Amino acid sequence: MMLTALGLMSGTSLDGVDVALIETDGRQIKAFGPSGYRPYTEGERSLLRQALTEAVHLSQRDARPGILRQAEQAVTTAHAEAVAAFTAQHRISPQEIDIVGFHGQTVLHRPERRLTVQIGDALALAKAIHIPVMHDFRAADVEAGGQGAPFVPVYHRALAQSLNREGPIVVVNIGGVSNITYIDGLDTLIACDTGPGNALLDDFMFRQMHQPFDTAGKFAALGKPDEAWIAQALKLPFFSVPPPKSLDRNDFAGLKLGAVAPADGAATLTAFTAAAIARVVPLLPKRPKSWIICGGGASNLTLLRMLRERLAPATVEPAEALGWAADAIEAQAFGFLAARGMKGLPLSYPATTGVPIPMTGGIIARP
Ligand SMILES: Nc1ncnc2c1ncn2[C@@H]1O[C@H](COP(=O)(O)OP(=O)(O)OP(=O)(O)O)[C@@H](O)[C@H]1O
Ligand SMILES: CC(=O)N[C@H]1[C@@H]2OC[C@@H](O2)[C@@H](O)[C@@H]1O[C@H](C)C(=O)O
Repeated sequence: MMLTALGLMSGTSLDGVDVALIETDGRQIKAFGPSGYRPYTEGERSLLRQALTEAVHLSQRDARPGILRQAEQAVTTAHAEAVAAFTAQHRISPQEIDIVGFHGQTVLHRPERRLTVQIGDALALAKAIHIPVMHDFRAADVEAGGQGAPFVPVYHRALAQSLNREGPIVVVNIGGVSNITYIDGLDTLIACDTGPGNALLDDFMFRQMHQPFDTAGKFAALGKPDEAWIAQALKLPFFSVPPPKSLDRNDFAGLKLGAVAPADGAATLTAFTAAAIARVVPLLPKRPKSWIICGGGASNLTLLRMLRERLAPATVEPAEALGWAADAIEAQAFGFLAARGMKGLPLSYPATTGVPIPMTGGIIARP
């Protein structure tokens, strides 16, 4: 049975809520609907930044001490507003949507402690939008000993199937953190986080230039990467661990650049993201033939250039070039995952998250 699913994603970049409609049976994509975006206000962003700082002390995924309660309410309200604006703009009634896939906002990810925390009140959201809401996608995986991330690989596989292209293909999502899905034919699906995405660069741009990000990578294009710094950073144990593996947004926040010219700093952090993605190649079964880049990082032209340099002779294409809606892919993915969850299909596999057996997941909150 085909379902109309609305996916909602608030990623580690803390930039806003992505919304996308998709029609799917959880296996194939029948049709893409429209997509939308509701940016966080400056106030909401700073609240989320504080929530991330406080969340490091959490030991239970349901606890909301201190500012986390307020941050959770802000996340829920922003998502309810995002859905209301989206359905009004596209004249869609709640009855037309079978399920909402609500990722929430990750504030802490510590799979080694069997802990991953996404804030957002699914029941309050379901009541506000009058649609059943699936949430807590990562919980069952982490409880079973998996990494709890990445979860978009099953959706990347569905997208890649429509390409009819010779593998191996890698789909890269460059959000706050970067993650890859390696697809070779119908049977091979391998995934992991690779290292930083935009988060280190965004935080640097915020501190140094009072800008939320480096638009189109123009600032980094003015600088020169410090290759010795990058080589040193790549010696961290995470980079030599084979997939599956995952990261918390702030796992590399302790890396310091020292006193560098701002443009050189931006160039170094951009090149670090590219180098960390390329570092995964020797950990994969075969050399990928083509790389498809999605997520906000696909809009960073300096990052794309650096990826091409480091991944040659493989091809590197932004997802938009294939007609995929690069910025909506994660939201579509959580709509797709909600449809899979409704049908009890696996969301994660031993080779995508390290879970012992293929695992379904998600919990439904009804209005
Ligand atoms: N025009 C642009 N030029 C350069 N970078 C951009 C542009 N637009 C977005 N970005 C980058 O992409 C980021 C947002 O990416 P995206 O929305 O994929 O992240 P996310 O969904 O929060 O992350 P995650 O995949 O980690 O959950 C921004 O913070 C910024 O760094
Ligand atoms: C715990 C968590 O929220 N992880 C995110 C984060 O952002 C990118 C990367 O790290 C990925 O592992 C994951 O998001 C995507 C949507 C995923 O689960 O596939």
